[in-house]
Amino acid sequence: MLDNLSATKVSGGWHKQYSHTSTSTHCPMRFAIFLPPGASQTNKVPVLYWLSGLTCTDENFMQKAGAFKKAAALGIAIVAPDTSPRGDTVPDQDSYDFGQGAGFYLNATQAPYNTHYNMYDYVVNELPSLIEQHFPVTDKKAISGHSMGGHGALMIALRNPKSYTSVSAFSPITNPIDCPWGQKAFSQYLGDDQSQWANYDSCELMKKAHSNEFLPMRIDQGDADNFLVEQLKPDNLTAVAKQVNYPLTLNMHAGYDHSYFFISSFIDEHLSFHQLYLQR
Ligand SMILES: N[C@@H](CCC(=O)N[C@@H](CS)C(=O)NCC(=O)O)C(=O)O
Repeated sequence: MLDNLSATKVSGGWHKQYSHTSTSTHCPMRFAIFLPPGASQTNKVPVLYWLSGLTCTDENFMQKAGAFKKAAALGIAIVAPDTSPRGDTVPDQDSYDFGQGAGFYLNATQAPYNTHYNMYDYVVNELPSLIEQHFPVTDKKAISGHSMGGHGALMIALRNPKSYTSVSAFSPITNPIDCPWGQKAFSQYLGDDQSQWANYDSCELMKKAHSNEFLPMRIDQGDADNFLVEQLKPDNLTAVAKQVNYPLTLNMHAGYDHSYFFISSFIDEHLSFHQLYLQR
């Protein structure tokens, strides 16, 4: 059952927020959806799933990315889930990069996190089936995200290439097993056995990708991003892409930082990129 929390008209379409009890995360989850003008049961539209970064909720992208005008013009719905399970019963830590607001889009295997921190199942399975059941959308899906959400988008697309038509990311964590954010999260959510970590690492997954299942992949990265060198490491992923001939385009942008100012500057291009494949 979906509980409608808000409905706001924007760019001729509607921005709406919902809450529901998740069977994946065993707690109430909130998500936001933008429906472009004209979306209806007789005119279903494709969906771009957006995964946000550390500290975010369903609201950051919707309020700051400035995506509605272009999505309205192209006839694309956008769904933005929260970045983790939340609530008093959900284990948390007093840090911005682990626990609530930092689910890393994986299924935790370690207590006490394994009951609720199942964002992989939530994003890959539960949320799309809920969206397709309740809203005027087709089953055509693209996926994108920022930072931790960029990791989520790339990783989920690499693991489920048949489920998405294309994938993109802004400033993504490309190699979580080789950076402090990823190592902190994976060691606690997944435990010490690092062979398990590779299942959630885009560089490792791309090495094993089948060429007949390659997806169009676009990454945009600002060169004034404070996290670029220590955490994000896009060159690690482009090196693998070169090795295996993966169709990845990395666009570096002079002067841009890690914020939504950067995302809002290039979100139209990402929407147009996804449109090419969603409409086929
Ligand atoms: N300096 C930030 C680091 C976290 C951060 O930069 N979060 C990014 C994603 S990794 C974000 O989107 N923040 C929310 C926003 O800008 O609206 C903090 O300590 O909160």
